[in-house]
Amino acid sequence: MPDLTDKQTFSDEDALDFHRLPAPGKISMAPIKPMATQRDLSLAYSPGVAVPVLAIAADIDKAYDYTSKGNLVAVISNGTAILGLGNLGHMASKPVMEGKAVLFKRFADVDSFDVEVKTTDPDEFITVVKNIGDTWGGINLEDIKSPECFEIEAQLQDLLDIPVFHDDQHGTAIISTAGLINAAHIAGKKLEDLKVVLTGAGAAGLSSIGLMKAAGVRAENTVIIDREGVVYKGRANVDQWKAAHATDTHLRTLEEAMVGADVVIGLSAKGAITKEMVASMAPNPIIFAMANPDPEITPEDVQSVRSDAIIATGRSDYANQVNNVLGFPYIFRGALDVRARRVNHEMKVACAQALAALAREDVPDEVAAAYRGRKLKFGRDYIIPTPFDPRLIWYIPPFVAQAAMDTGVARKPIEDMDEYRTRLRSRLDPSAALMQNISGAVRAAPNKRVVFAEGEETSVIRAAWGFKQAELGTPILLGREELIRKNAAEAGLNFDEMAIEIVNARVSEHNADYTDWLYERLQRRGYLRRDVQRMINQDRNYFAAAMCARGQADCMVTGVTRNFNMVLKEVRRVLDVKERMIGLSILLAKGRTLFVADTSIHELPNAEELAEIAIQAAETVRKLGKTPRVAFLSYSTFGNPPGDRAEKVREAIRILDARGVDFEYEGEMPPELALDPEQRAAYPFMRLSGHANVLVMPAIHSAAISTRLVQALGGATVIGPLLVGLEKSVQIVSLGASVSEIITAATFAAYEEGAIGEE
Ligand SMILES: NC(=O)C1=CN([C@@H]2O[C@H](COP(=O)(O)OP(=O)(O)OC[C@H]3O[C@@H](n4cnc5c(N)ncnc54)[C@H](OP(=O)(O)O)[C@@H]3O)[C@@H](O)[C@H]2O)C=CC1
Ligand SMILES: CC(=O)C(=O)O
Ligand SMILES: [Mg+2]
Repeated sequence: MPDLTDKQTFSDEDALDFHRLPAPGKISMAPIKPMATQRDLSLAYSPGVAVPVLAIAADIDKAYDYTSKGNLVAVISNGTAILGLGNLGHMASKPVMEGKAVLFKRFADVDSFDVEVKTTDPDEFITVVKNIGDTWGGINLEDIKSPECFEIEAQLQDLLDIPVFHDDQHGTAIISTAGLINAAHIAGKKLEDLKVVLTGAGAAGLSSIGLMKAAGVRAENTVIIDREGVVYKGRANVDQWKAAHATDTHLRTLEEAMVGADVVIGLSAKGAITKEMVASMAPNPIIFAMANPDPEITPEDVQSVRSDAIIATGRSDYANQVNNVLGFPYIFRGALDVRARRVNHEMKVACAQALAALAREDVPDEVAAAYRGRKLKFGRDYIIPTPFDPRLIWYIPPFVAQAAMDTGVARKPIEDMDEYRTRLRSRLDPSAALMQNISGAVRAAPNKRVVFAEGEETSVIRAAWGFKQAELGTPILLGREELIRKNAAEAGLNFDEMAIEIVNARVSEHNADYTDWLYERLQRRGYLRRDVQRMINQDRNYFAAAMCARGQADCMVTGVTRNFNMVLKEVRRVLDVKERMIGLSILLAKGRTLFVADTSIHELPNAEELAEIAIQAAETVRKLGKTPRVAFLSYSTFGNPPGDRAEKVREAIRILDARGVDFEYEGEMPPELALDPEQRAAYPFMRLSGHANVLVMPAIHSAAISTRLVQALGGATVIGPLLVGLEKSVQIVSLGASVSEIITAATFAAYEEGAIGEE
């Protein structure tokens, strides 16, 4: 049995930092219309806004045409059943609801906001949601406890003319049923023969068992269990929703019910299932332990007693994540795209079948790469698509939309399904895909040894641990063992468990070799042996770079405690440049990925250097999986106005023309011409086939200033500058970089040594 575990890759502090920094929360709002001029203001607000107001007053459905309603979903909770943590109040549910909202955006480009309602009274809750309901294209109810959730959802769906979908019920039912269809197939069992035990007769459990029966599981072969034990026919104090699934059975406890069962579906709480129970199940048992954040039983415990089990959990850090994240984004995408009035049974069945079918299809390499480099093939460890599968966005919603159209709940049918699929593909955020591909490629061959030069820093220790836990490669911490252990302990980490190699420069067995070797390099550059000995003994960047040069490490990360130029100077004394070295920043904004060069090396590049920068940037971008289209930026547009700097750019273009390079380039031009092909009418001779994705800046100050400006004002995410072109990859983060930034830098270092270095 393969090792299914990845173990948790973060500490509590990491989770809090993630939610706190750089700004609290996980969500923000961005306008999609310009708000720059007086005219914009007049159109967006008074008086222009009066026109759509009147149109909607005359026909309420016009809100779909003139407002964001049609792509807007509310995630609404009162916090009475937050994951499996129980009733912790409406505000405590906000991180989960914000989380669902960002997943809507990330996976299906659905705009979403969370609403936490401060009441446990179902009638009051219904009144609140009913009165704000028309604002949205759909409502995702979340983490509301049973049995109240059933009445709440049913009444709201009657009151509102948009989908009201309690995700814990139906999202979970769809995913668990899809998983069960496939798991049964793999186990060689038929749905109608399966003996199914459900532990957790709540929102998720009852809906799941209901859909499983609709898919073919026989009612008499099921047993459902709550905190009191088996819900048998005739049991006292059983509500109508549980009673609907009660069976005529002599069984009274979960232990008894599990004997000989083919399937156990856990939608209850941590630890509800024991190893002994699993041991008593039928051959090839199917165990879905779906409680969050901790499952009813861990896969490790199942494996310790049953090597023939098919196991799934709700968590992302084990194989087979059976979690409603695979459902709600795509169900709502399909429902919104036909302006559905509700999500009905047929739409849910269509979604479950589509998910089950997708898992059986051949998994393209890009998907495997995106998911930890695992070879994904339909089987015991891959019964359901992974959440990062980029096919989900165009594969699933058409089935949901079609079912809505077939059953008469679509206001606006889709006319051309092929065209719809193409449109869906373009919704996937390319910037997220880039990071995914890079991490995926590194994970696929996690064989790089990355030396973290500032190994005594707490943030670096945490980053090295995160890097190791995410299976990105082998970290090495440079520093004094005692201090590293002390700082790790203060960060709440157990260094013995982490098992990360520590190298202390002063006592390293390689110290003499590095000193001899570096002295050889530097003796005619003004350095005495004792200078070199001091550098190797006392300066972590020299030692770490020497580790890379001499083969004890593949690449390095540094910069947390010392500024870029100083670090670069030190590293350059040890490592050579391959052909040319540049700084490349990645700018992620508004669904676009732009590469900006040179953001760190050439201060005032001449024409030759500009051409070299373009060549290096294009080569790197290509190796990151993109087709480069290079624009040389300037204040000047093709000679107007003339000037010294602009002339250098023109000369760079001539150099590239003469060299006959194999990528598109053009210049000199201002950013708007580079980024927006529609503005190029006056320049029909321009040679770029689309918007530019590599921006070569005329000088380092314009490069550095512009990237920081868009980061500060435009809300763009900037990664880097990445240092490209040294003989061994060295990534220099900014002073005081966060744990995530250090991990990203280490990932790029490993990527450059692998994907780029080995080509
Ligand atoms: N993987 C996924 O995608 C999803 C997972 N879940 C998880 O499912 C669980 C239940 O959520 P939800 O249905 O919304 O919550 P509910 O509060 O509606 O239901 C919880 C149910 O679990 C029962 N239960 C609680 N503890 C135990 C126990 N130790 N043994 C047996 N039954 C128990 C309760 O019994 P009683 O009725 O007697 O109180 C109740 O029937 C949570 O852990 C949640 O995180 C939920 C949705 C999606
Ligand atoms: C996944 C989810 O919705 C839950 O655990 O409640
Ligand atoms: Mg939930």
